[in-house]
Amino acid sequence: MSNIIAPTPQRPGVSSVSSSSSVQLEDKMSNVNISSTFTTPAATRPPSPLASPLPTSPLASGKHKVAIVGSGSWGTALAKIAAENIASRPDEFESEVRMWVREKQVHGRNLTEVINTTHMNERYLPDIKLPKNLKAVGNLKKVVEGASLIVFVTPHQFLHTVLYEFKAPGVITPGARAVSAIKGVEVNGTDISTFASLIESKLDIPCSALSGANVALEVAREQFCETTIGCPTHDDSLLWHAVFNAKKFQVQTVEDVSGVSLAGALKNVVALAAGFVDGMKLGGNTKAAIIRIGLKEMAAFTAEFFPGSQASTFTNESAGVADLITTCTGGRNAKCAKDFIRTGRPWEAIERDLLKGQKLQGTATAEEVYNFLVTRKRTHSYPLFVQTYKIAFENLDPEQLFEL
Ligand SMILES: NC(=O)C1=CN([C@@H]2O[C@H](COP(=O)(O)OP(=O)(O)OC[C@H]3O[C@@H](n4cnc5c(N)ncnc54)[C@H](O)[C@@H]3O)[C@@H](O)[C@H]2O)C=CC1
Ligand SMILES: O=C(CO)COP(=O)(O)O
Repeated sequence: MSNIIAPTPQRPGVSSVSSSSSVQLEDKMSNVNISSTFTTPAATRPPSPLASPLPTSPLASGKHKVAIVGSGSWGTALAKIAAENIASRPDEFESEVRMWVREKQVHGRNLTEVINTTHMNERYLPDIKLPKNLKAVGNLKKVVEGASLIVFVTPHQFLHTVLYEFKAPGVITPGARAVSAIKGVEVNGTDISTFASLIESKLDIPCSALSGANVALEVAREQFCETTIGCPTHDDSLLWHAVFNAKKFQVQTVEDVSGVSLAGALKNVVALAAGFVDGMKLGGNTKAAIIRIGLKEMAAFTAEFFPGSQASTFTNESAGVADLITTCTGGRNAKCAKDFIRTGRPWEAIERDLLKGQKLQGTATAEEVYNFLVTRKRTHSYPLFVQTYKIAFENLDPEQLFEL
């Protein structure tokens, strides 16, 4: 069952040394009691979202207009769901959904033209039919022009370039809202923040976070799954639920933007460790142990550096344990990490050969998280994150993964 939870205000998704240096935790990971360090989730659930009218649109038409910034495998899969949902609600949404496509040549034609004529994204999500009200657009500013709901779904390393384009006054509609489906974190020395909070601060609009056990191709093939959307307000949760909830893509909303964001980012580091296990030809017991230890470090890290987050996001929601399982068993990060152990090739070569234009997210996140822990002098509490980084980047013997 999909659901909406009435959110209450929470701390923004930023942790800086100035805001939390008073909490000089000396505990070892094993001593962290996750359930007691997180806040308790809201106990009440409001009536079914279907019974609630949508919050008013800031557009003159009185309808909402959705834009998708990103058209990789996940961007295209999310655009498909949004465009299908919107087509069935013509009184509340403008029917055309624009999707930003970074222009590429496919068989001598522009990718935008291929998508708009064949209604398929041959480059990143081949063989999946897309709805006709989904329009590929090459100009970034044109995509968000007049949009009231903006979905950010680029690989995380490209977000800054995109946000820079949106800085000019008048590009983003006043009163618009955003959601980030990007998995990663932003680290700046002793500061760490979520991409939702980065989008919020750069564009001055509220930003939710969408994350879950959602391998793009399976979602696009309409295999049943769930996702979690962390929202700053109840109005945001009503709108994003309306945009994305579908019979085969069940949306749960929670009042935990930071927890959802961190779960999505950190599971990519654990997925590398799981791939190392595969590369070493070890079995299910070992993989399960890595998943358990990884989940514990993910939750402890979030509790320590994003103290307004909720433990239940990790234990009860798709963004937590479910995403960790799917990524560690069938994801791109685990696949590339397995190849890394087997071949010893550089990450760039592995990404190029195995992902064919798609982007690896876990290696950059492992590096960012490690550097952050070093500057905060907290490496000793997160041994799995640290050993994973050192195997990936410092030639540490993979057997050291188990020296935790
Ligand atoms: N693919 C999946 O199964 C899932 C991905 N995600 C997350 O969604 C985000 C986007 O991932 P995908 O859609 O899979 O992307 P992808 O891995 O398929 O990457 C291809 C995308 O990157 C863009 N790109 C390549 N070079 C670029 C550049 N220099 N500047 C700007 N854009 C560039 C391409 O135009 C294309 O849109 C990531 O953070 C990922 O972790 C989340 C859930 C599932
Ligand atoms: O986030 C994902 C599934 O939820 C996809 O993970 P990968 O990037 O490892 O394929």
